[in-house]
Amino acid sequence: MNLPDTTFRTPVTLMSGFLGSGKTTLLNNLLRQTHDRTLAVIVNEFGEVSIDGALLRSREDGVELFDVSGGLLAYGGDDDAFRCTLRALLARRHAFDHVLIETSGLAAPTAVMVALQSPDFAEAFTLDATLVVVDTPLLLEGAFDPDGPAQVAGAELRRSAAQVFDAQLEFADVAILNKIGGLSDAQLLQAEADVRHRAPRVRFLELAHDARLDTQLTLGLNLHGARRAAHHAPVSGAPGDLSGPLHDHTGLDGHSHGDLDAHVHSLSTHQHFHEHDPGWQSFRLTGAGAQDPQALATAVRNVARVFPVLRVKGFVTDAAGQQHALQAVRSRVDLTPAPARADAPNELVFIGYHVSRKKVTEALGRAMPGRWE
Ligand SMILES: Nc1nc2c(ncn2[C@@H]2O[C@H](COP(=O)(O)OP(=O)(O)OP(=O)(O)O)[C@@H](O)[C@H]2O)c(=O)[nH]1
Repeated sequence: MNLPDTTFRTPVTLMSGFLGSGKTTLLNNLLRQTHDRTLAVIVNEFGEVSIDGALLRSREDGVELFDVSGGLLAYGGDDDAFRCTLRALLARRHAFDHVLIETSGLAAPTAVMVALQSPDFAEAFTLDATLVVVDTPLLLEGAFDPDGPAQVAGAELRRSAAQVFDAQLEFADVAILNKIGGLSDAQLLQAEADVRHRAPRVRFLELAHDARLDTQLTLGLNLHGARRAAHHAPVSGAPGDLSGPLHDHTGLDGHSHGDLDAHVHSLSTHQHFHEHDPGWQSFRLTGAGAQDPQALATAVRNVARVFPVLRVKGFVTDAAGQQHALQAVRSRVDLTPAPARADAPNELVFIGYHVSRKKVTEALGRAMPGRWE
């Protein structure tokens, strides 16, 4: 008779990264490579509605999605939505090979790491690795420097963004430099030096071209202690020798290094980043009638230039009935065709720092013929 394996602990990969750094895009690309795995994916968004869930939901079989929107993962104590979701997973954990958690762009991974170590979950789950996705062009522009160049954003916003960014990096095992298309080797070296300077305990640095990374470099790393290895093969053959380079894309010096011991994170010796700066706010606006996506993209770009709005995402339908995903990271706006969602409203979620919903609504109202409110 086959008894259930009670010693196996399900690996959990945590993915964090500042607002708009590319977490969902990277996750989507990872999911496309993991057909041999059954994955549970927990997505947490800062806003009251989940846009990422809809972006991920187009995924194929073998993935079960748990959407935890509104708030920050694991910050709410024993009964928060994250722990409830993890308890639900616990009951069925043998149905999954791996758990992936995308935290909100304003959360540090520490709260989830602490929750995973709690007696409720420590026997069932093991942290595989904490990844942090970095918006490399923004890093190079100084967007995460507390005293960086003056932008639309004020000094307080810059300080708070830098604090969140550093808290995410501090506990990362793997930093993923994303959005690197068009950057020179010198810029990549600069970004690498910045990350190493800010977070000396990061173990590995990886370059993601268009938010793509091999699963070998992201899943099955087992960086936080032993677990029974034979239960499942590592995802797509994870590296056996972690003291060697994980990846060497370009010959740039130091995209990995082997001094693992120096990087073992001890949560108990670090201050947890539990305090959420209440200056960060989000709100959702809906628009009536068919939309002109290009005009809306221009309006959103102008809003992000004038107001302290760092992230906008949502869906709109044009006059021909085609749905579009609109995504803005600061004033860079992307429009992409989106799968139709029945009876879906035109909706945009705005995330900003001390941002006035009223002023943003008025600005959109002036720019767009239909009502946004
Ligand atoms: N050019 C470029 N754009 C990218 C890349 N990765 C992501 N993006 C774009 O950046 C925007 C934000 O990407 P997401 O994957 O939604 O970022 P996120 O980190 O999940 O965002 P939040 O969950 O809101 O914090 C989207 O418009 C993506 O298409 C990349 O490597 N290159």
